Amino acid sequence: KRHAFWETQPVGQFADRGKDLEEGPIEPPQDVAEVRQEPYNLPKNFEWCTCDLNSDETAAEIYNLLTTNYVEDDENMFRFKYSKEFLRWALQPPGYFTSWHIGVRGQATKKLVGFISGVPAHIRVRDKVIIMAEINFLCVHKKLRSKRLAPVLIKEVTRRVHLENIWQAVYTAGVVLPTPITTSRYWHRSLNPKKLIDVGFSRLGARMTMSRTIKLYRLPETTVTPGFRPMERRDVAAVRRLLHSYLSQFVVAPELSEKDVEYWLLPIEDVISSFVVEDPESREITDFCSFYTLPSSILGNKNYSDLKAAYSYYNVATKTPLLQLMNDALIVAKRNMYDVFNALDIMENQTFLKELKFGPGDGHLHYYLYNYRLNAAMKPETLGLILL
Ligand SMILES: COc1cccc(CC(=N)NC(=O)c2cccnc2OC2CCNCC2)c1
Repeated sequence: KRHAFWETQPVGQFADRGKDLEEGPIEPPQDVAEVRQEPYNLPKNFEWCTCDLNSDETAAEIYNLLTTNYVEDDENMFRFKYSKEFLRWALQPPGYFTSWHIGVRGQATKKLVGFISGVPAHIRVRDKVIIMAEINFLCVHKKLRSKRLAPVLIKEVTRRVHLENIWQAVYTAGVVLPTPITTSRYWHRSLNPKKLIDVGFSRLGARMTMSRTIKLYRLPETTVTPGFRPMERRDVAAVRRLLHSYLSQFVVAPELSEKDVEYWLLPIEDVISSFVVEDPESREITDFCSFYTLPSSILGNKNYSDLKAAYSYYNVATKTPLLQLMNDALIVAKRNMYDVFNALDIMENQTFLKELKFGPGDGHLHYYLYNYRLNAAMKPETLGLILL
């Protein structure tokens, strides 16, 4: 039975499409005292564990589980390879709960075989700001698939989110579940076309030679915008103002405090890269761009083991044309040996994707809300939220 689990959950149901139901929470909040106190039952010989990412050993166990068992592309040629430092950054934002970093171990072996995580975030939906859990990194070991472990992991993280008196969540998936609030398409900009073709990420265009392809994607060594430089702590207040104002145009977007901006956007090598444009005259911060670093394992190529990929994060252009700002981001990524620069067709990205020579990817990323009904699916350009 398709979606047997999701038809039991407070999410938009396919059967409800077209009905003019009230927009908002599907179930009312409960009294925290009424929330189930004990963890859900796991299959025999498995046990829950709460994962402390500050323990190097535990962080390494999560890194190893994801590196060998997490999301692959549709043709199983690549697998996300989040670094330990990235996982610590992604999972320990201001206000995080260690109890939302949930593992499953074999009782006998104590081997980590399953994981799911949540972090708290203030998300605005139209004119309402709601504290939600951002759910991510759901992973079941390849050898334990179809044991129905994923529904139990989802119910357990939901229970622990409820214990913190939080009743909504947001998550993404490459698969269609009941019911996407929007479906975005991903696009890729080649930076190292020779390697991308060698590993099968891209194909040589029709009537294209390799040398012509290398020339097509060539980028200058230096950025073109005067005042373009890495973001620093002293820029946090200005970047927060830029970002808060920019995101207010979207239907769904995060509400970021200065602490949030400091945490999510100050550069961390090989994790998050961010840049500001400081007007040389006025010294004002007029623009901002950022991308995060998410390599992938290349499965079964004799020459390469890893794909170095940059993922477009939040970008705000108020004086510099967005096209020029993003081209500077490509130039920096290329200079730092990234092989490819990825972006979703959300926010205003469609205004630069084709012109900057991004090509459409072969898949979609669907966005979901838990326990919050939106009446109609949104266009991806009205979405202002990036999940890692
Ligand atoms: C190239 O290596 C891959 C390894 C695994 C999966 C995919 C395809 C894919 N599923 N890509 C995306 O989901 C994607 C494409 C562009 C931008 N963000 C993305 O996903 C982000 C956001 C959701 N969590 C994963 C990272 C590619």
